[in-house]
Amino acid sequence: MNLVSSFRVTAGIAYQKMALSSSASEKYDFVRKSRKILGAALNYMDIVRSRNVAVPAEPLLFLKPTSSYITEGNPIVIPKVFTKVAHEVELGVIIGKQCKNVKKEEAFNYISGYCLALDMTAQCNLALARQNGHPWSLGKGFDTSTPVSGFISTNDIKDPHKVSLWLKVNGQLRQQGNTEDLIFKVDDLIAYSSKYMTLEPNDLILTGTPDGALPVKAGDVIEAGIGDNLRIVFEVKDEV
Ligand SMILES: O=C([O-])CC(=O)C(=O)O
Ligand SMILES: [Mg+2]
Repeated sequence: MNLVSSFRVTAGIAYQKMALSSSASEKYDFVRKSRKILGAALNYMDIVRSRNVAVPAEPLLFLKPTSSYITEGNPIVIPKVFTKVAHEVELGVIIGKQCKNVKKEEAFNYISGYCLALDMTAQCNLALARQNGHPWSLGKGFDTSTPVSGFISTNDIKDPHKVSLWLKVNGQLRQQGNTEDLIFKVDDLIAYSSKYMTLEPNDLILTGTPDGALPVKAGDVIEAGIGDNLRIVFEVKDEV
């Protein structure tokens, strides 16, 4: 058994623990129906410190197109135009009900569930965009840049601020964090973003990544999880 298929076998078993309450057809329903993906940047103190940037005073949000989604079994494809594409493991929040100007105290009423997500990022593009004050769309929104797990119900994650995230590349631990360390919490992100745009059912909010986002190359196998309850695996390929 090669690395990928051996991960898949264990992934299948581990996955059951958190996916019991969602049927097979519900698993990727949010991916099919989602109309937008919002990402929070620099939302953990450790990444703010390691990048030597100011702590954001307000959530720093960007949009990714839904064409960037992939589900397990499909590879992450590094576009020819990029030289440095990095992994970012994140908790994704899935919106359940249309909402606008949500009060922070009411934000949890609008969540249908969660997913584990990778916010794949072309750091080569982002570095230039930051320098020049240009948009992040291409470095964040390229095809295959949003690999996701299946839907995780609010019964399986009762407190989104106690979720332990990890990511390994070829079996080596690269990222480890806990959502208790989010600078802007899930309710802050919903309240803040909904001042600007209507959140719609199945929209995804990526809550940000802890430190340790590093580039990957073709042939790498990215494995990420939530504690020992959920595990996803994605292979990296070059665009041909
Ligand atoms: O890629 C970045 O630099 C920002 C980002 O998405 C994160 O912090 O999760
Ligand atoms: Mg991110």
